[in-house]
Amino acid sequence: HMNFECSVGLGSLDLQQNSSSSLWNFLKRLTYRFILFGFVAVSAVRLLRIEQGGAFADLLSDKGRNAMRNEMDYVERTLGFRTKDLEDRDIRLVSYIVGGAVRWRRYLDHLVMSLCNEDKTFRDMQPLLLQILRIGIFEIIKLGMPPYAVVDENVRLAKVSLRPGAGNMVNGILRKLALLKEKDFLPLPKVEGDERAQARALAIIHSHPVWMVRRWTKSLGQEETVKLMNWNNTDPSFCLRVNPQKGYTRSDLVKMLNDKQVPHEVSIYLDDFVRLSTGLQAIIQAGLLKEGLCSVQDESAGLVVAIVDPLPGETIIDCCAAPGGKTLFMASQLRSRGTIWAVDINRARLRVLKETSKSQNVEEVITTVHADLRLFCVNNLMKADKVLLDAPCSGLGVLSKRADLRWNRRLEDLKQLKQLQDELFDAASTLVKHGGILVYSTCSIDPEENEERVAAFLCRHPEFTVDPVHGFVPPGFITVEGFCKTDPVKHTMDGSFAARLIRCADSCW
Ligand SMILES: C[S@@+](CC[C@H](N)C(=O)[O-])C[C@H]1O[C@@H](n2cnc3c(N)ncnc32)[C@H](O)[C@@H]1O
Repeated sequence: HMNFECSVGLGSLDLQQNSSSSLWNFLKRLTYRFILFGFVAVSAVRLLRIEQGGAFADLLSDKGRNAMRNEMDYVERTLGFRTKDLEDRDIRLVSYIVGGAVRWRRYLDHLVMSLCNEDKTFRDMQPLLLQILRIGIFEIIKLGMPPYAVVDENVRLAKVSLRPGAGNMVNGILRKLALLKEKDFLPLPKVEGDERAQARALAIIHSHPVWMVRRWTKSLGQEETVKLMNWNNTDPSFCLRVNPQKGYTRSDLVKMLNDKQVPHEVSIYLDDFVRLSTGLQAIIQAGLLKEGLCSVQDESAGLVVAIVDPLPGETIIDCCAAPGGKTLFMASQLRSRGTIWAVDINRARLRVLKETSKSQNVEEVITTVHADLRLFCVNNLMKADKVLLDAPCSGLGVLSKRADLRWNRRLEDLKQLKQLQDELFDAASTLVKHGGILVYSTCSIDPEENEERVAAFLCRHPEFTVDPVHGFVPPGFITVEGFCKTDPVKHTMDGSFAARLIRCADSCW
């Protein structure tokens, strides 16, 4: 049956040359609806959308089916034909291929460029053709898929969605690549020459921006930088946090994971957390997230909450709260007693927080405030026991989870972010009562966004001192200055930073 569909598809390719375009389009739509390159076509269109600034939406989310329908409409509008609907397994493959092709973009483009006969061919390449090649190379090199199948599928897609010549080009490049891979002779640069040349080579081999490689090499050394890039390129793993406010315990979750045969490990750092490397789909389908029994939350975020140490009855201000990961965890620890003011400038993300707080049964202790923290502080006389500033940052600690982030960050962004972080830090400090606690955190591993921001803050605010985080988190995370730092390579979790500061109890400050 499948061969028949393929051969119908291939047969109709020949028609293209001899028929009028409307007849061709009609036949194309009729025929290609059924042929097999659904997931490559969907992946290619998704990659185009991402590059044009479209959402990096996850088809595996709860709204997966709706998202899939929209996705198929995009495919039809972009390619001029509709592919067959995808099964759940295909959807997972699309997400995997798209994530991989985004993450490995620099590496893949280097190979495409090296295998083109002229530089100009690469420079002038149609965007869709480039995506088809990136996907093909990713499948052959990184997924180890059989080259003949990849060549067949990607050539057909290029022919039908572009033109026969494009198919020939895909054929030539992918075949050459497969041959070079077999001989272990891929055209990759050697790590040699001066510091800049080495960084350029490493940036291609490990698919990162050159500025990141140079920055990390300076602070961490080359060996650690390579380890970090390898981590960023691994498939992300996830953690689930159970929600005791719904009466759901870690043992309940572990039992459910065992029943569904989802491989997992309980967190050795945090009581309510369980680590998963795969199987998130089963959790979504079982409705655990929707019903508020669990949330997806990295242990690094959980450690920040452990440092805030929310206690029942306290007033806490979460200054940059949305979409609410830490607010909701803190709220569950208040055991229905106390208040969290969840402030954020982003209304849509705050709405998500509010909705989730209902499903997690913690809404009674949360009040959302839509405001720029800097203005909120000017007009507000409120003082809290504890204030969390989970500052907007570069996200350099979460590159394994956010495949596209490395390409969206520029060195110049760090400068702007630093200024914003300082302003928010100053604003947040005005909300802390005498003797109260201010926690500054980021999901960055960059000292300029972390230790340096705290040092600068302490110079401006002698009324605050460092309250070392001993006793709040395990010793392996604590720096000599008493801050908490998670290291993706060492701790196999997202990179993050948190400092706990205490405001002098003396009211003369
Ligand atoms: C790192 S995210 C916070 C993540 C959140 N704490 C969590 O655990 O889910 C930073 C947040 O800061 C917010 N933000 C940025 N500038 C802000 C400002 N001037 N005032 C208030 N919130 C701001 C962003 O909208 C974003 O939601």
